[in-house]
Amino acid sequence: MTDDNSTPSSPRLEVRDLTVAFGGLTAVAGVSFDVEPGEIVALIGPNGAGKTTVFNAVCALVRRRGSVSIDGEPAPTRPSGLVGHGVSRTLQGLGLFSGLTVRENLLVPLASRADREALVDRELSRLGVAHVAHAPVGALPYPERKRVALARALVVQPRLLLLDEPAGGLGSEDIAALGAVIRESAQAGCAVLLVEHHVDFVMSIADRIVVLDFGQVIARGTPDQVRDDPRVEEAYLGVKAA
Ligand SMILES: Nc1ncnc2c1ncn2[C@@H]1O[C@H](COP(=O)(O)OP(=O)(O)OP(=O)(O)O)[C@@H](O)[C@H]1O
Repeated sequence: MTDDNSTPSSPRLEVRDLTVAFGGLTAVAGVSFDVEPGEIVALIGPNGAGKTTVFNAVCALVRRRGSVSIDGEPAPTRPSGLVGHGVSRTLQGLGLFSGLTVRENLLVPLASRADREALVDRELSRLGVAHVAHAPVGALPYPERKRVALARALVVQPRLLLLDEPAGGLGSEDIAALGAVIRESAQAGCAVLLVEHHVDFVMSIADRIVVLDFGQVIARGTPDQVRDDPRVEEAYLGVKAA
């Protein structure tokens, strides 16, 4: 309770006791974490640790137990409800319409908003893809398609941004450029949850890191705290740290 008796504000994303089972396999077991407005939280862990399953459960792409809340309200249980809660996401498969142009892809989530052309222009230039605005997405090289996918997620000005492997398949220049845009969005108040294999990128961008192994949280903290945690070394290297 605060001194003035006001209600403490809820985290932008609150995940409590999240559990996901595929048949007899419990892929995620009792995972809890928060993401606050303006914060970048990364989920890391070795292959098969459950990162993508947590991400998919938050996005309502798989059945979940436990609770997921956005600004204190229960999160939608269908992916189509995410937009109404101010949530945008990018997926590993990007999910762009390859036959549509870059510009058309960004217009899709904006429907009939009056300011849609200006919002698209802003995002195209912020992500450095204005010069390919009229090219079909399918004709673009992978790094540019990734920029378009991030632009499309950001064009709706989300309050919560969920990113699955934003650095995957990119070179250092593209990673730095996308990292700067993600950081800028967080500084503007967006809460960011990302799942990422690229540990150096995570260490450079995340405010806090949640480490998973075998579907459970084994460590959490700032990049420095996580880097020095022997349980993390053990999970990644498969050996007991000295
Ligand atoms: N649709 C599914 N059906 C059955 N098992 C699944 C399914 N999706 C994931 N799993 C299993 O759940 C566990 C966690 O997988 P998940 O993909 O979430 O891990 P991850 O940490 O994202 O791995 P990676 O880093 O390799 O992408 C693994 O044992 C995986 O085989």
